[in-house]
Amino acid sequence: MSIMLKTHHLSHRHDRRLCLDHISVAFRPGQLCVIGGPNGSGKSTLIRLLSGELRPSSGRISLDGMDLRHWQPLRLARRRAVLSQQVPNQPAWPVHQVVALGRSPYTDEDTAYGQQAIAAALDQVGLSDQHQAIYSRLSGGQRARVQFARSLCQLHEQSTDALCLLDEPTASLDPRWQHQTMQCLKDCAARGWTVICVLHDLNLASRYADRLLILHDGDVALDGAPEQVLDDPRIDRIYQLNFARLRHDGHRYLHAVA
Ligand SMILES: Nc1ncnc2c1ncn2[C@@H]1O[C@H](COP(=O)(O)OP(=O)(O)OP(=O)(O)O)[C@@H](O)[C@H]1O
Repeated sequence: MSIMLKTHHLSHRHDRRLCLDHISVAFRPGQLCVIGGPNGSGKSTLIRLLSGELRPSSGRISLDGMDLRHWQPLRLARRRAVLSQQVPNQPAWPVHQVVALGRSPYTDEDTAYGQQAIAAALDQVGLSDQHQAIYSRLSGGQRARVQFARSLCQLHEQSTDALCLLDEPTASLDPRWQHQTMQCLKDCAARGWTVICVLHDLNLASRYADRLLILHDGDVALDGAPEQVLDDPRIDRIYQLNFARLRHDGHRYLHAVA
């Protein structure tokens, strides 16, 4: 399968402090790649660089072989969606209007497809019956689901080469919606999309990811199939925890024991 998104010796400094150090990784279409790692290891910085929100201090990122900086913004917005870590405090709009922000790169909000995309995204996050509810009055987890719906409807359902970048999409969700969200991302990857998702929950990663990449001190410490990564004793050192390793239903699960 061809490589779509690639970093080339990517480094980034925040206020002169090196946060990512010469990272060269390639992300394949059709894969759900989870990025893990301790707090401050550079995960959000990497997502923000991959989205084009931040410019690398050195090195570059290519999408379909072309430097990300050279992508025309509207073309990029139709190709990739980003869900950032901070859930925005949008004004007192109805939920469907917040989700419709995902259709901004298009001119079809009022067309049948635009309306259908918004309705399908709301259905995907279980909020169809709340489409008229006022966003600012929803709970934190419900708002996170609305934002997930917004990013889903930004990408055409029939697309086979979309790119989806998500920073901790499950952080405020209850267990059911954590699993629903990960299953939805897995389904997106099955359509050929490149899905890159930051998660702290290694067990969710184990259950759903095709690939697990662990950042540590701004570097790629481990990268591979989830089971292979989770079985690596370096995981315990990176998180400074002792993990018991369990197996259930063909997946590896970690349980912190000290
Ligand atoms: N806007 C900023 N200005 C200065 N330093 C920053 C900024 N954003 C991040 N950093 C620093 O860069 C490093 C990496 O931060 P980043 O947010 O990428 O980590 P992370 O792995 O996503 O962490 P977390 O798991 O806590 O979300 C940290 O040391 C952080 O203090």
